[in-house]
Amino acid sequence: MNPDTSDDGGALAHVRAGDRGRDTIYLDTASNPKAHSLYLRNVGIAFLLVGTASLAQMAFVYESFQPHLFVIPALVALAIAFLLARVSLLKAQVQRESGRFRAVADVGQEFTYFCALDGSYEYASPSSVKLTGYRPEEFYAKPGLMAELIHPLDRERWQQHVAGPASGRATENLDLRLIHKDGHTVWFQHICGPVHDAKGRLVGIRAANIDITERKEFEARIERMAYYDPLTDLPNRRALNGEIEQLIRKYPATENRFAVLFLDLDRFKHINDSYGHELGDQLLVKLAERLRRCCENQATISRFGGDELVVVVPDVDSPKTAVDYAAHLLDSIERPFILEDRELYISGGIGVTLYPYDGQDAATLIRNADAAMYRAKQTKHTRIGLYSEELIDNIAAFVSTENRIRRALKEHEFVPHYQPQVDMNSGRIVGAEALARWHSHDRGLISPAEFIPVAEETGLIDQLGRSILTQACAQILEWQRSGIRLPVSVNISGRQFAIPGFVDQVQDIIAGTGIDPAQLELEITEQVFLEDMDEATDKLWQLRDLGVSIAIDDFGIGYSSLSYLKRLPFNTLKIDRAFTRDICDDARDVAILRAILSLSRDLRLNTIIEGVETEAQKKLLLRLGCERAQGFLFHQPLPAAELTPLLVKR
Ligand SMILES: Nc1nc2c(ncn2[C@@H]2O[C@H](COP(=O)(O)O[C@H]3[C@@H](O)[C@H](n4cnc5c(=O)[nH]c(N)nc54)O[C@@H]3COP(=O)(O)O)[C@@H](O)[C@H]2O)c(=O)[nH]1
Repeated sequence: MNPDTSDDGGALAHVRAGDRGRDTIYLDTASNPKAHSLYLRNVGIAFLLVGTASLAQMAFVYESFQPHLFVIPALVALAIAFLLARVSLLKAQVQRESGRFRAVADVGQEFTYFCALDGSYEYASPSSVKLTGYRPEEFYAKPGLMAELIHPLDRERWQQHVAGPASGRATENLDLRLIHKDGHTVWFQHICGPVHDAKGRLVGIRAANIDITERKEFEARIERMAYYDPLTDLPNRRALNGEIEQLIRKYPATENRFAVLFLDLDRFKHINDSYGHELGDQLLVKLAERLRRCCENQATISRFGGDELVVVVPDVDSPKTAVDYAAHLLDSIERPFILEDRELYISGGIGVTLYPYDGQDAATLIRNADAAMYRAKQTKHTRIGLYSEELIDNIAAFVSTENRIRRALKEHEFVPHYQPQVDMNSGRIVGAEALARWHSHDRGLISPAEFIPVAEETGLIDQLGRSILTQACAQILEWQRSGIRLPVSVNISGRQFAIPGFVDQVQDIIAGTGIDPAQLELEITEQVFLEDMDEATDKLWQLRDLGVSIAIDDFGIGYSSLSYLKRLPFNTLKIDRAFTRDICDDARDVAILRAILSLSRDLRLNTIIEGVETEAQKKLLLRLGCERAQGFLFHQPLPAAELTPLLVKR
């Protein structure tokens, strides 16, 4: 080896071939006389014979010759050895601790992980597989995997938790659901907290996730047991109270909004005694299933006691609706049940209460429904009892009227009477309004006020209205044939007008009777166009195209805007009798009438006023410029046979 010189800090060392062919390193003794270094290259040992050699000098020797051994002063060697030993001790300790941590975390039942701030997992315990179905490597490969596994229903809460103010700063504890790799739902408790470095900077999040599915299922079972009947799986009495109180909070106590039906089975004890309690239980289960199907999510059924069930029906608009619902339930339970090859029959009674009339709270509504059921069974021997007697009477009357109308329609007991309309200047009859009358075989003449509302509610108005229209057209024809031309107006109810084939119906009647359509006027109220203005406008134009006239009836007492007078094809405006009644005493009525008459004139409509009963009214109306009128002062509604002679005399 050739002698070499380094210039690091002056010539630090000289290397030359030493005795016995070995290289020797000498440190520059001129700059550092005490320093001697010997490098035995062939054995790879360097002797640094110095007492005060600097670290730079030692580093030079090490880097240049990479010796296996330094010979250095004992004190320095001791210090270095001490430092090296300390470092190695600390390293071993860290490794030991990290190993222990892993050893503990790896065997823990909970899935623990450490997640860096960028979402990457720096540690995921093997329990990830049990909780999520995913291996730790899958977590390492996919930052943020945990967020993807969270159940859709809990995702919002998870996002709030991750982004929330507490995130990364405090320890949090949440119960959440995740979707396991195999698709099933797992409930887990997520406990997480921040991890900081030695300088207090946040470096990541540590989390432990514990499977709590069993606990949650247990809690759900306990909850179900508290609110559901274990035999039928129907809500129990406690749940029923909650349901009713909830409905009371939902509906303000202003209208009839929901019904409580208390159902008690007849002689159920007899079934238990004859066939045994087990079969009795099976029957109750079947009954619950049947009622559930029957209610089709419209109502809630609860098991109140042994053989007592309570059904809560929301959105009940009338007592009749509640009674119909009760009848429907009873019909359904009276169909036979097949159990263990036996055909079993049951029946029952239902008591009905209506909120808010029959009680303001759950307990009262149920108690009164129970009382109504008991009273119906004991004293009236009927299947259904309403708590309020007044409602019972109303319903009974309603149902009886409905049945009688049906019969009367078949027996042609409805006929039109005709109330003449006169020109008040001359007293001449210029038209007539056809008004339905019921000539009942057993009750004599019945007023429309009694049957029209029932016919409207039951939909029978369509048939009834068609019958009156047909008879009125037949009468027009009869008068036509005897040389009498008299325009006749016929009332058309909103419901009748709304049926899809109404215009065709009118056309058929006109064609069938062969009348001049100009002789027919249809009176409608604003009710017909409040719901669907466009459809009503269409129909009214179709009717006008048939050649019939249209009158707007009861004008002035509705709520709609006056703009319909411009949009709809009316011929006649019929002022309601409410304005005639007090016209002589109330200047405000005069003012309103004057305005209506002027409006009607300007819109080129015919005007007729109803309800004229006195001469004074007649005079005042004539002064206001109203000529055509209808009222008891002139004529009552008359049968055609009584009106015809008056027409002949005109
Ligand atoms: N959809 C149908 N509705 C009809 C039909 N027939 C009648 N009705 C409607 O029934 C309501 C009661 O009618 P009615 O008892 O016949 O009363 C009419 C007249 O008798 C009464 N009137 C007439 N003049 C006077 C009077 O001077 N004083 C007074 N107190 N009452 C009087 O007004 C009723 C006519 O009203 P209107 O129809 O508004 O012109 C009634 O609403 C009828 O519309 C039918 O076939 N179909």
